[in-house]
Amino acid sequence: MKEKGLLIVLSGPSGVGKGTVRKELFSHPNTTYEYSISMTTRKPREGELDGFDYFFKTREEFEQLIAQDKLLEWAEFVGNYYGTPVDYVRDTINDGRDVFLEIEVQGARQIREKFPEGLFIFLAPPSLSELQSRLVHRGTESDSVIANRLETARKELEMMNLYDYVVENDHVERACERIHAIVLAEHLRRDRVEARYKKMLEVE
Ligand SMILES: Nc1ncnc2c1ncn2[C@@H]1O[C@H](COP(=O)(O)OP(=O)(O)OP(=O)(O)O)[C@@H](O)[C@H]1O
Ligand SMILES: Nc1nc2c(ncn2[C@@H]2O[C@H](COP(=O)(O)O)[C@@H](O)[C@H]2O)c(=O)[nH]1
Repeated sequence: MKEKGLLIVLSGPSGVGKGTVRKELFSHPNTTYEYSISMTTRKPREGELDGFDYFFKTREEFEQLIAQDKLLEWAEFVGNYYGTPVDYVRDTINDGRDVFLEIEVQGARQIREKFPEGLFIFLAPPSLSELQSRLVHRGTESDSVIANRLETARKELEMMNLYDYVVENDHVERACERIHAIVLAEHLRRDRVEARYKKMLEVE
């Protein structure tokens, strides 16, 4: 039987740099993970494309996807729905390819329950003031939305200990190197466990 791919979940508070780190990871031609494009009811930001950055949906469409069980996880984050398409994730993993999710912490928690064999990485900011500064300088949200995201971030940071790894995003390239190293180590660990298991079966 084909060996399954790894489900890699990158999560962390809004503004920590998840999207920046993910784009940097995927800009390297030797990156072998597949990025799962999420569904959202958020309006596209300038330059964002449907089917590339997100699949943009109306609330009615999104609620229909929930009712039809088409989402592996979903969450309402600061007034908008976000969710991961289940078919894409299942088919890609079953095909032996690694899937990379970049999602907020409520969704990561749901996946931990449904898919405990996933690899869960929390991207942490160097400090709360740096987080605030990143959100402000990104310039994509109003002051009230930024305040809301920062308030949410305080609670999200408390969830850090539920993850397999915490990676500090002090420098984007350094954070990417750490993530690559974690994924590689996890593959090696799983290969060793698999080989050991097969050997045990041969002996018996
Ligand atoms: N290591 C870093 N050092 C300095 N600035 C950074 C770093 N990583 C990301 N940034 C900047 O921080 C801002 C927020 O980054 P980004 O949009 O990637 O965060 P995010 O976690 O994906 O946010 P959200 O969850 O709201 O989508 C951006 O302006 C980005 O350029
Ligand atoms: N639970 C999920 N969270 C998701 C998903 N896709 C993105 N996100 C996260 O939502 C927030 C806000 O994103 P933004 O693009 O509006 O800034 C951020 O933390 C994303 O990582 C998803 O499918 N499920």
